[in-house]
Amino acid sequence: MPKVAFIFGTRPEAIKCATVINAMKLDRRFEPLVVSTGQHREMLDIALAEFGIRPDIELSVMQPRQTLSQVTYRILERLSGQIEQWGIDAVVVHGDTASTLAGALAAFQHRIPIIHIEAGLRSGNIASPYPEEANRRLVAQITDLHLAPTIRSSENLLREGAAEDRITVTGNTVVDALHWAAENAPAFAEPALADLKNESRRIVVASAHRRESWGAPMHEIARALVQLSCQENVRVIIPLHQNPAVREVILPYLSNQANITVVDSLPYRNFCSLMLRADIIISDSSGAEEEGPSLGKPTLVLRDITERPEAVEAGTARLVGRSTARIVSEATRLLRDPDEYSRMAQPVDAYGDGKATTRVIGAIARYFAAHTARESQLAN
Ligand SMILES: CC(=O)N[C@H]1[C@@H](OP(=O)(O)OP(=O)(O)OC[C@H]2O[C@@H](n3ccc(=O)[nH]c3=O)[C@H](O)[C@@H]2O)O[C@H](CO)[C@@H](O)[C@@H]1O
Repeated sequence: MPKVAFIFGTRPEAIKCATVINAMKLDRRFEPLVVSTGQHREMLDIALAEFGIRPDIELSVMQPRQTLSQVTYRILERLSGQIEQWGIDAVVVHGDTASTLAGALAAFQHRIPIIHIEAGLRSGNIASPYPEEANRRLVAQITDLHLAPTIRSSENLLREGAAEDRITVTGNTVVDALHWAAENAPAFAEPALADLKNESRRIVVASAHRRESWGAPMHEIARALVQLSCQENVRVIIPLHQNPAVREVILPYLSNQANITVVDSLPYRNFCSLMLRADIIISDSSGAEEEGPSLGKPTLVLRDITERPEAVEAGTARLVGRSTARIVSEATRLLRDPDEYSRMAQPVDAYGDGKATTRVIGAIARYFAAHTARESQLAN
């Protein structure tokens, strides 16, 4: 029975690997091992707990305000001291974080096969998103099995020279997680959102946290949200990321505004319920780029470039950058023009049909079967 280590450290990786881990736990063909790097410890643990998952191994690399190279180095250092002892047959990494890069590199250096979920996303610009685009491309060079969420991402990999028989198009597991969240939605635990069922104002759900938004752009975004909240019949709800680089800029603008509700990051299922309740979503989060359009919510993406163009092409997401004027004008148009609103409010199925988990597990099982067959041929 192959033993497979999932190595990750951030909330989105946990959410997007959770359905696969839980399916593997029930599947006698595999033995999953969950390794948390602790890159974003608290948010990661909250997300995992919702899916009933506890890490088997904690690397606990988190330190306040550490640099990217410090995180990467600390993960690699801890992995290299332990990875051989786990007796694993493959490492699964997801997406494009520092944990993804360090996890893959450690596996490569110890000659352990690498399976990459959400492989092949490309913005086409190595400097943006930074450092995620570089992380994805680097990991692709040493990956043994690429699990691409969309046809486009598989084409990106083929263009870069990945072997066709090492790529499987699976759909994105985030859609599976969304389905699970919708079926298991609890009541809002957050008191500041308890009044939502009686809310008649239009709801704008907003968030911003990515590195490119830090500094001056974050001020622009905060000013836009304040201006929007001053429009008639609008309530802006902001689940705030824990990163101090975000909180220190945004909180002085948004606290104590009449039509703005700031809450701490929500547990995943509550956040999904909030997205379902939203009229529009304004965010620089990659998760929102997939989840908003999958739910048919018009999504204004606070970025100039994306590695997830499918929803933009389908018309449910729009890249609006980070200037106050553009964010306010695009959001106002959506809130005031019903035709424009209904043109954008169309669910997009480009990211998956909710069956990605089954395809991921099937592809991993086939990978091991082919691998075992090759090994026994060599032995004979
Ligand atoms: C800046 C950055 O590192 N971005 C990476 C991150 O994206 P991303 O920007 O999506 O990371 P987030 O921390 O926003 O996490 C998004 C996930 O968290 C959930 N959520 C959000 C708010 C909340 O209060 N509660 C909650 O559970 C969302 O539903 C979503 O599933 O992971 C993606 C998937 O690996 C990568 O492609 C991105 O490059």
